[in-house]
Amino acid sequence: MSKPVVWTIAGSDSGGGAGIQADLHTFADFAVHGCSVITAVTAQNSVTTRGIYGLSSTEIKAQLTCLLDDMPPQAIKIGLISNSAQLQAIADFLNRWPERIERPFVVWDPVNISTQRDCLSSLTPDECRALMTEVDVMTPNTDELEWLSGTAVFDQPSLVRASGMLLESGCKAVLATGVHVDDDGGRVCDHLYRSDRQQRFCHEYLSTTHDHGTGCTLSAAIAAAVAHGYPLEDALVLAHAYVHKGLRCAEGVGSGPGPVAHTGWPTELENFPQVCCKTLPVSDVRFAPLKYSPALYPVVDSVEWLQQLLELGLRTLQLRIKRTPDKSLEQQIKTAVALSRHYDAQIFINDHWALALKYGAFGVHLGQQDLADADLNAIAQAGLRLGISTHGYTEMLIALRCRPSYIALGHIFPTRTKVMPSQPQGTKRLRDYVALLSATDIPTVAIGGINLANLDEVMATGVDGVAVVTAITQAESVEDAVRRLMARLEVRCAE
Ligand SMILES: Cc1ncc(COP(=O)(O)OP(=O)(O)O)c(N)n1
Ligand SMILES: Cc1nc(C(=O)O)sc1CCOP(=O)(O)O
Ligand SMILES: [Mg+2]
Repeated sequence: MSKPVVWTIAGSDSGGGAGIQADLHTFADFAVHGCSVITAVTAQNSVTTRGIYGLSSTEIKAQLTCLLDDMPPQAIKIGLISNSAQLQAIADFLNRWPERIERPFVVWDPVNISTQRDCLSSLTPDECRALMTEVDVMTPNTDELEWLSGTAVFDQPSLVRASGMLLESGCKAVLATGVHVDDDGGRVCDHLYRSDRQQRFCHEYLSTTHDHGTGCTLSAAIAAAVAHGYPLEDALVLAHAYVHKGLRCAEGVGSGPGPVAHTGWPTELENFPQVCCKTLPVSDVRFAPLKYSPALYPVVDSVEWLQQLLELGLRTLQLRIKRTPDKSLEQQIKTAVALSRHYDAQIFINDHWALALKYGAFGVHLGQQDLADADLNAIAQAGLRLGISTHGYTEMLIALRCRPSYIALGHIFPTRTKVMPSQPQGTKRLRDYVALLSATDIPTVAIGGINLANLDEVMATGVDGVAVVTAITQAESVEDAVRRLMARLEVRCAE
């Protein structure tokens, strides 16, 4: 498969730490093909900027149209724009994007002042607005946000106000980067604002003087991750992890601030941020571990199914009844708990955590939306296990904060059982997720479209178990399906 194409529209940093140079290093690490549209050549080293030589709008347009004719991008990162004529040329170009070519995702890192404190652009905040309507996410640091919004940023309300002004000017999302406000408890956070959501991605403050090119690298990584098909919040998480490791590994070159390092696709959990959002209750909990490896984990909608599968020897099961609680549902949960004790099985109750708690179930399975409403402390204190659904990096990081008994990773393949709002993840991403979570002792379960035909490919990722609905409930012979799936799992476990 060919690599996604990503353009950077930015300035050249002769010192090699920021601008086009940082972007192309980042694109290489993220396995996308990088194209460059140069806006300005800077004569710059680690200490100072001695000259900025902007290209004309005609020269910029020539680069853009030449690329569009042959190498249309999945995403564009915009960095330094040195004057209003350049900005207008870029805005017009994006505004007239041809209908026959899919519109790319656009990230704009509004560079104004360099790390060496030199002013790189003559743009005014007002002039910037013409481009904001073409942009999917802007990534200003605190100085840039203050400059663009004309508002001092010193606490949460002022941050919300300033970011809100950029949203009102037409960009779809604002990621205020490297923010230090008291409300974040001494950590450094990237704050994401969208019209319907706010999230924070935080890390302990890292002391380094070598941070040249941080903003360029972050925005280029976001563009590259989106070009690979990651949703925006996961692209931000990946970019944050990439920059965090880059800062940890940065070495000085020259006598001023050295460049952030470029260290490959992020794989180490310690570099990933803590994700904070309104739906995650702040809770210092830890859930009891599973008794057995999840292995084959059928998800069924009645106690009759539970009984049948327990008799076939299965010991990890879920009762998933999608309706509001009534007397008969309560009775099913009560019976499920009794079955679980009788067979010494780990039976999870989906959604209905209060009834699971009332009858002392082995465990509860919750989705991300359910987490906001559930009393996690009560569930943990009563000794119930907790499984949490996730669909990508951000949700995994949210789940990790609850220290659950297992993490479900979905949906791997297309599924007919449920309408999914996200895209199937595939086994390559599953492998990355499992590797990332291997730094914890929390088992993983894959779900979504898993059957005998793809089971080997799924288990080759190192995942601990597979949750299945139709592979069992729609099988011609349930007994045969269970036997074959189990046999395949046992072979794999023995390997
Ligand atoms: C093992 C397992 N993984 C994921 C899910 C899905 O849970 P959720 O996201 O809460 O969606 P519903 O199942 O409630 O529709 C699951 N049930 N089990
Ligand atoms: C209930 C459910 N949750 C999913 C998730 O990704 O969170 S996928 C899914 C359905 C799984 O059914 P089947 O094995 O028939 O594809
Ligand atoms: Mg649920």
